[in-house]
Formats: sequence, C-alpha cells, structure tokens
Amino acid sequence: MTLELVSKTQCFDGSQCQYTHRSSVLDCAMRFSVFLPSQAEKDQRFPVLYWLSGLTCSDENFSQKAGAQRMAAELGIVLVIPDTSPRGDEVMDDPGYDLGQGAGFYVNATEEPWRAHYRMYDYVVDELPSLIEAHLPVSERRAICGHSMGGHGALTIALKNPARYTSVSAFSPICNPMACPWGEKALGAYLGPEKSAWEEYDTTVLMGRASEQLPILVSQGEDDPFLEEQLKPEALEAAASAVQYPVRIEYHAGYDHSYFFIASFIEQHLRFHADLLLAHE
Ligand SMILES: N[C@@H](CCC(=O)N[C@@H](CS)C(=O)NCC(=O)O)C(=O)O
Repeated sequence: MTLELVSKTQCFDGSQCQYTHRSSVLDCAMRFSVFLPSQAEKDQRFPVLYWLSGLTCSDENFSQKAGAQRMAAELGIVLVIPDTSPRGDEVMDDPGYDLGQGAGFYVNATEEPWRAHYRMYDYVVDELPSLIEAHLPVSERRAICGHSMGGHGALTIALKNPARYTSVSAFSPICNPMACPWGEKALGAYLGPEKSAWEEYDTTVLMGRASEQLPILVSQGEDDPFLEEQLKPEALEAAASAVQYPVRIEYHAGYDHSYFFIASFIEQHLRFHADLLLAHE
C-alpha cells in the first residue's frame, strides 16, 4: 500500500497534510487529512486520535473549522481525519445529502447497489490504521471521536472494538440510528430491511452487549435543530443506565449542531483523550 502526499501546510510548528491512496477495502481512491505535531519529525512516535465527520463532510471540514491543531500540537497527538464515504465516478451515489457519497455511516453495506464500495467500517477499523501505522510516526495507541453521523461511527466502532481504543468521544452523535429518519434511510439502504442487521451499528444496542467498558464523553448542544428527531441522546442515557455503563453526557445551553460548537469544546475532548492516550506510554 502506498501513500501519496498531496499537500503539506505548516500549522502550530507541525504540519497539516493531505494524502491519497488506493483503498482495497473500498475499491476506490481515497483522501484523508493528518495533523502531525512538530516533534513527529524527530523520530518520536505519537498516539493517534481518529476523527469521524458527519453528513456532507470530507476530510476538510474538521481540519479547517474545528481549530484542533493548537491543542494537538501541545499535547503531542496525531490527528487522522478520513473522508465520510467511498468517492469517485465509479462509486454509487444518491441525490439525497444523507445517503451515498458523503454519507457512508461507517457500516459495511451488504445490499446492492452499495456493497461493492461502501465498507467504511472496515476502512476505519482496519485498513486506514494499518496504513497510518506503517507510514507515519505513530504508536499503536488510538482514540476515536466524531460528530453526528461520525459520532455514531466513533461510538459503534469503539463499542465493537474496545481493545483497539483507549477512549471514545462524540459531539452531537446519532445515538439510536434504528429509530431516527437519517438512520432508517441509511441502514435500510446499506443493510436491507432485516432490523437485526441494523443492531450491529446502533450504539444503544451495542452498549447492552459490551463486554468491556471504555471511557466515553458526549457533548450535545441544547439548540441543535436535529436533537429530538435525529440524535436522541436520551436513548443513549437510558441504554447506559440499564447496563451501568458510565457515559459522561454533557449538555450545553445555546449551542447548535455546527462546527462553532465543536470548536468551542474540542480542547476538552482532546484533553480527555490525551489523559488516556498518554497514560501508559
Ligand atoms: N442540511 C445540512 C445537513 C448536514 C449537516 O448538518 N452536516 C453536518 C454534520 S451532520 C456538518 O458537519 N456539515 C458540514 C459543516 O458544517 O462543515 C447540510 O446539507 O449541510
């Protein structure tokens, strides 16, 4: 597997980079972004925080709007920001913003016409970390965080793979995709009508099946227009309390669903992960 550097920009004495590569899992060319703290060029290996973005995003939204680089540079954490779906002319798409390209939902699709390329779960869990760990100055300590659809991705991936991550956090996650319009549309298309297949990608269900508990932090804006219909943090609270899974859910008055909210609390999330990522290094 080879990586091609497409851009490198100095930022807080480190570098903000974009790479492309051929993904064998997704069977298409993919681009992702990475922030490397300055010390990363001096033979040190750094832990990684994977960021999963939401609907309509590419690797650029978080890189350009969250303002995460200053703290990542100070803490000594590499940020890896994948795209949100397979891409390209040969990849199936949908006219809606909430299905197809930009809306991969971090699942492995089993249904036609999606199954050929839409395998974002395997891409984020296996292929991308293998690539990053083979080519960049990183350790095997990983944490994962995301927003909205990406918050759903981060939580489900961490719950299914607790040994791979030190910690997980989410901004405004889709907590119960089996019971909201975004989730019903995407899971129905990618996984088919059988709802037992959807359970594999629903945080509220996976929480009840977890054999190991990871530290979880969730931040939610109270003025988020998607809060009641799509995000349903109360379903996550109920699922967590039913199995005594200690989830820290913090509500913030006045904040909406945008990157202005993320920018306001990203330092807290980075410090939360740093405490665990750097604890046993
Ligand atoms: N109708 C909205 C829904 C999509 C949306 O709100 N996307 C969120 C994630 S769920 C986002 O991060 N948008 C990109 C941005 O704010 O930079 C749109 O088309 O932008």
